[in-house]
Amino acid sequence: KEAETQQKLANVVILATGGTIAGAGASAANSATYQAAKVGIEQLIAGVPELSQLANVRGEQVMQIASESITNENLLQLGRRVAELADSKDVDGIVITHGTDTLEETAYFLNLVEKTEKPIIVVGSMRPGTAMSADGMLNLYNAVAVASSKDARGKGVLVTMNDEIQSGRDVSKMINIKTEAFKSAWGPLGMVVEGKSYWYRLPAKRHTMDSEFDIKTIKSLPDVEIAYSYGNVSDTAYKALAQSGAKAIIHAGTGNGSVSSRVVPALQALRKDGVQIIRSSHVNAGGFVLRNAEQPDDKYDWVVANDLNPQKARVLAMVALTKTNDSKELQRMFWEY
Ligand SMILES: NC(=O)C[C@H](N)C(=O)O
Repeated sequence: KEAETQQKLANVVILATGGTIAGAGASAANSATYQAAKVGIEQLIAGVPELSQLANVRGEQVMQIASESITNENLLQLGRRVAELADSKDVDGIVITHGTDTLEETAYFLNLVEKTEKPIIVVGSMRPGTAMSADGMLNLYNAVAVASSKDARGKGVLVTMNDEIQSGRDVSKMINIKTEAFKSAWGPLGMVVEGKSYWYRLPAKRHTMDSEFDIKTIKSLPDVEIAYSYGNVSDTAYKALAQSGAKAIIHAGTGNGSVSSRVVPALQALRKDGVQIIRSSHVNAGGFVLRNAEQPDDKYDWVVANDLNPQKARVLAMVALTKTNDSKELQRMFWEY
C-alpha cells in the first residue's frame, strides 16, 4: 500500500541554498536577530514531516549562504543544476530554498533561462525556524504542494511566500520585517491553502519554454551594475562603475526613471563609449518607466526597464547581453520579458 501511494505522488527535489529559512537564532524570541544559512537540508525536510503526504521529497544542499552574498557564479551553478533535474524523467517538480534578500533576482533569472514546463518554486522565510511563529515550515510545505501539482506546469518560475503564489518575474521583497514581505505590483497569481493551489491569473511575459535564453548555452554573465539616484546625486558612481568594466549600468532612478541634470552628460558620454544605459526606477511600490518620457531615449540611445525594478533589470540585462549588444534588441527584450 505504501509503495502504491509513493508511486502516485509526484517526485520533488528541494535544492537548498541557505537564507533565513535555514537560519537559527539564540532564543525563540529572536525573530530578527539570528544567523542565516545554518541548518542543512535534511534537517529542514525532517522539520516538516507532512511533506511526505504531498510528494516523494529528496533534498540537495547546493550551497549554504545568506542570499545577499550570492554571486553570478552561484546563479549559474544553481541554474545548471535546476536544468539537469528538469531534464530528468524521475523529477516532476523542483523547489529552491533561498534567502529572501535576492530571492526575486534568482527567481527571475531561472524564469528567463530554464527550458522546462515543470514547476520550479523558489521559497524563503522571514523568520528563522527557531523563532516563535516561524514562517518557513508553511512556506516550504506550500512550495512542495505547488511543485507537485500539475496545475503549476508551464506558468514560469513561481514564489510561495505568505500563502500566496507569485510570479517569479513580478514579485519583489517590499518590506523586511513582516512575513507579508513579498508583493507584486500586478498581484499574486494564486493562493495555496492546506496544500491545495487556487489560481486566478497567468503571467503575460515570455518565460521558460517561450524564452530565447537557455542556461545550457550561457557560459558566464557580463558585469552589469546599478547606480542609485537621489537629490544632489553626482556622476562619480556611474563613471567608476563603467571604469571598472561594467557593460551596462542600471540607473536606479527617481520617479519614472528620471535622471538628474548633474548625471545626464556622464550617461551620454558612457553610452558613446559603448556602455549600455538602462533607465529603471527605485520607487517603493513599483516603478514604471516609459521610453522618451523624462529623457529622450531615442536620441541618447538608452534603454528603459519599464516595470522591472533595478535589481530585476540587472538580471535581464546580464542575460540579454549574452545574446546581443544592440540597444534596440535590448529594448525589445525589456518589453517582452
Ligand atoms: N529573510 C532572509 O532570508 C534574509 C537573509 N539575509 C537572506 O537573504 O539570506
